[in-house]
Amino acid sequence: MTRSTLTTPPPGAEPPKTHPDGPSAGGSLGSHFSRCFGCGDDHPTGLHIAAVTPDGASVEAAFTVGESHQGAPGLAHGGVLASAMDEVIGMSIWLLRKPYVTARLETDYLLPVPVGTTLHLRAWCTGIAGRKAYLEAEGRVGAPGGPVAVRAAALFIEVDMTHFAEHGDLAALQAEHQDYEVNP
Ligand SMILES: CCCCCCCCCCCC(=O)SCCNC(=O)CCNC(=O)[C@H](O)C(C)(C)COP(=O)(O)OP(=O)(O)OC[C@H]1O[C@@H](n2cnc3c(N)ncnc32)[C@H](O)[C@@H]1OP(=O)(O)O
Repeated sequence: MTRSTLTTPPPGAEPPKTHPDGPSAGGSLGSHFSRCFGCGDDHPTGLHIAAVTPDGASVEAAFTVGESHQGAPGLAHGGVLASAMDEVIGMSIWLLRKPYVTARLETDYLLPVPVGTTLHLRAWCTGIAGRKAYLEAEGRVGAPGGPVAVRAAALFIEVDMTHFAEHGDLAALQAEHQDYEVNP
């Protein structure tokens, strides 16, 4: 992975501690928002990524490139592949049950990915330092042990839920996250 210092954990960064309310090993993660481009069931042309965690700390998912994901004819759009990386990385940090957003996402494209290809995705956290989480992901062609087509490294920043309420759609947030209160 060609990765900058901005996505490399600094000395002393701690590995994340799993959250007691997170899914246990083998559990499904579910979608955080039904209209999310990455994981929402109700998004008409989204990626519909559904992930499991093999160990409570990392995530695995499969994503099949469709007609609506093309850039060059017959090939996946690079931005769509970056979205898939962003989504599984976001899912892996949501295992900690704290809200984070992407601050920086670095992507290496190693192989072209034709429409119809199933990419086997994996994401994991390499360290936490204060509000900063350092994460990596990869997408392998055809099987979990297949050749790597895309790799990513990311810096995510912890926010609080008011980030989504103030900058996003408060009603939609409250409809799908009933435990969210404006004035807790
Ligand atoms: C609803 C369901 C819930 C769950 C919701 C789950 C959703 C998951 C969806 C997938 C993830 C996404 O796509 S999220 C969508 C895409 N991302 C975004 O929209 C984020 C837009 N950016 C922002 O809102 C902001 O810039 C933040 C929150 C990232 C940072 O702002 P801030 O809170 O004011 O913090 P700030 O002081 O600027 O930065 C804190 C530290 O991080 C460093 N830092 C900040 N940005 C960067 C950067 N790009 N590259 C390097 N370093 C950076 C700073 O230097 C600083 O380091 P130091 O001085 O402390 O050393």
